[in-house]
Amino acid sequence: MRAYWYDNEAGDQRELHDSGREVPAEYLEKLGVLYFRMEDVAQVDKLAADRSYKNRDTIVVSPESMGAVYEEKVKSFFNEHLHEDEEIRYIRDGTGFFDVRSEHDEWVRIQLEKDDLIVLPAGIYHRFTTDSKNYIKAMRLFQDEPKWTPLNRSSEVDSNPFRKQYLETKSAGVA
Ligand SMILES: CSCCC(=O)/C(O)=C/O
Ligand SMILES: [Fe+2]
Repeated sequence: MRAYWYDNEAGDQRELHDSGREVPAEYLEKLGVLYFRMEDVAQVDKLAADRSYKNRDTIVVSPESMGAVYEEKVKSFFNEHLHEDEEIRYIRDGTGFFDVRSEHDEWVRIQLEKDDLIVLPAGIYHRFTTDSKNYIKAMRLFQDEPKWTPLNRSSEVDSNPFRKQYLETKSAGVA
């Protein structure tokens, strides 16, 4: 894992967009974003049990696995959105980026590779993209039924109770 400030330059979302300014894991924690290196699936099993996650699946995001809809799917993952649940992703192969909004609404880019596990809190605005290698395989963990419900950013979603709760816990320094 490496985290850095996104450079906001024009260009394909899959490029690095590396400003060269690093973001420490402690800052991610302040945003409520947790990161773990897990070389053993037993560690993932424990995290899942501790947080009452019952289900999981594996997604491969690549032109080979998705065919004609790949580009469309990658664009859809890159729409800024939030979820009403935590998002846990455990990278099993390949590489990609999760971008999360900072407290001042700047993008922090989180570069992930095999054995990286990330937990995004409910209510944080974020987006995902593959990188220029166009391949990532990730385990998705779900507390209940596997579902992916993104709420794209809008003034209505800004007032979503999970968004409000996230902002409250973050400003109280407990996110
Ligand atoms: C690498 S998992 C695919 C992207 C995804 O599941 C997600 O939730 C993006 O926000
Ligand atoms: Fe998401």
